[in-house]
Parts: sequence; C-alpha cells; structure tokens
Amino acid sequence: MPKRRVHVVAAAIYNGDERVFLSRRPSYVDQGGLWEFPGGKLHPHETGLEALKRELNEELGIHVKRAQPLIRVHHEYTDKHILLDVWGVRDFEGEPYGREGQVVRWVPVAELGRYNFPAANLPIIKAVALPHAYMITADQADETRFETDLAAALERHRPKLVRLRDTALDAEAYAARAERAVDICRRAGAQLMLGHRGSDVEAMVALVERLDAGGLHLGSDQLGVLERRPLEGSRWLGASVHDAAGLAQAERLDCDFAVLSPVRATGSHPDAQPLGWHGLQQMIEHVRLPVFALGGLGLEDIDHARGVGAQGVAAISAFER
Ligand SMILES: Nc1nc2c([nH]c(=O)n2[C@H]2C[C@H](O)[C@@H](COP(=O)(O)OP(=O)(O)OP(=O)(O)O)O2)c(=O)[nH]1
Ligand SMILES: [Mg+2]
Repeated sequence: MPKRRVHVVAAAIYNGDERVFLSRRPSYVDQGGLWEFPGGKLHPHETGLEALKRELNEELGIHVKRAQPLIRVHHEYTDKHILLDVWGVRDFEGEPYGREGQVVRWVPVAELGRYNFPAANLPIIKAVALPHAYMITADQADETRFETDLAAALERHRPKLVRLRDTALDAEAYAARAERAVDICRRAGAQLMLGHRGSDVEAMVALVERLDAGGLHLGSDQLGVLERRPLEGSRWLGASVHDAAGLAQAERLDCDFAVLSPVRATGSHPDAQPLGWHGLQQMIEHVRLPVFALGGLGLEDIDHARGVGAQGVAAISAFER
C-alpha cells in the first residue's frame, strides 16, 4: 500500500531574533511527548498560509498578520510521507499560550539543540538557528595582523558565523591558523567554518572534528565532485555556488546553506557577471535551502536580501569597516 502523504504547516514564531515558541505534543498523539513548531495539517481546499493562520489561532490564540516561507522538509516516517512547510512568523497579534492545554515555552534559539523533536525537524532547527550575516575573513598574510583584525571584526559586528577563507596558505599553515581562529571565534560567541581548496575534503572534515569547529564550507569545485554529504548532521555544511546547477547540487548533498554570488559587481571578481537582486530572487525562488547573498553587499543590505527570499548577506569587506 502506498504511504499516506501528509502536508503539514508549522511556524517558527520569533520574539526578536533570540527566541522561538515551541509546543510539546501531548503524550497520547503521534510523536507524543516531543517538542514541535506549532502547526498542523491542511484542511481540504486550504492554502498553506490559510492553514497556518487557522492552526496558530486554534493552538496558540494568536492572529498572524504576516508570515515568510522558511523551509520545506520532506520526510519519510514508517507510516507516512510528510511535507513540513515551515513559515517564519514575526508579525502577529496576541500573546501565544497553550490554548489546547499543551505545554509551551519561549526557547532561546541557541538552546534548540537541547530539545527533543520529531526526526523530520533537524533541517528546520538548523534553518532557525542560522544567522542572517555570514562573515568571510579577508586575505592577510601576516598572522598577528590576521588575528587582531578577526578579533576586532568580531567585537564590532558580533557575527555568529564566520568562514575562514583559504588564502595563499598551504594546508599546514591553514590548519595552524584555523586552530587559533576557532578559539578566537569561540570566545566571541561565534562558530567558525573551515574549508581549504588545496586540501581534500576528508582532511578538512577531520580538521573540523579535531578542532570542534562549527562546520565545513565547500568551494564550488569541491561541491561539484561530491556524491554525498561528507559531514555529520550536527555541524554546518555550507557551499559556494554561482548558478542554478550549484544550488541544485547543494540541495542534493544536504547542505545546510549555500552562498550565491556575485549579486553586485565586486573588485575581487571584476569579470564575473553580477546576478542583481532580481536574478538572485529568481534563482532561489524554488530552492528549499537557505541562501546567503554575496558580492558587493554590506550589513545594511540584510533586510533587502531577506525580503527577496535570501537568508541574509555574506561579506568580506563589510566586516572590515
Ligand atoms: N506541527 C508540527 N508537526 C510536526 C513537526 N514535526 C513533525 O514531524 N510533525 C508531524 C507530526 C504529525 O504527524 C504531523 C502534524 O500533525 P498534527 O497532529 O499536529 O496535526 P493537527 O494539528 O492538524 O492535528 P489533528 O487535527 O490532526 O489532531 O506532523 C513540527 O515541528 N510541528
Ligand atoms: Mg498540531
């Protein structure tokens, strides 16, 4: 017998950027006792947004005014195929409470990892926890200067996620710099992503694990040759992409996010044809993966990037200012 297909809408309801609202499923229902993003199944003839508004009113007593698509997750449970259609909700009326008697709680995004969710939820938790700014380190041959600049940028802009970009360093020098940079980032409350084009991916995965770094960032050439996700699910896997094929490959590999460039023309890549905001929007419209916009952008562009469906902005020079 074919499995039942179930379409579920659910909401990440935010209080600022720091907390999201969770409910605990009653013990007697499917996936009982686990925490969830509030929501439920579509009724016949309802759109996703209509169902979301109805469910959040029934379950939490709030009126949703606006919602943004966040992520769609397909998951095979033993008895059914589920599509979880998750929306970000920031604009609503009323104070959410457990209207059906369920246990509810505002949870700091950084603590989501401590809660037990249904198996389908891991990509959702990652999408919720992913910040809106992704800092990329600049080329700097001098080690002392590199460390001072990194500490200064962390202090000034407070990014939560940083990529240690490979510069002219060889594998050994990269690993040595990574070890210190992971530590500098950790003390500033940021996670560091590693990735070195001159090293093979297994060596990079081993380095990420040895240093307990935030994750692995793949270059577009590395992305192209991999057949499966090279890294455990609890760490971030990011990838640089420049076109629709790259985005599709990043999705296939179960990347947690992609960085798409160039949106604007930049001095560092003068020959590349910029996508523009419109090109970016079209390219990510049907992609289920969070995508950072990169190329000539600053932190002041984050809201615009989010407005066209991107996760936010990745940048090098914006963090040097
Ligand atoms: N709401 C929600 N459901 C989830 C999450 N993760 C996950 O696997 N699910 C599954 C559990 C259920 O099988 C299904 C949601 O159905 P539900 O029981 O909440 O549906 P509903 O609110 O419409 O309730 P009912 O009318 O069927 O009683 O999706 C999640 O984060 N939120
Ligand atoms: Mg429900």
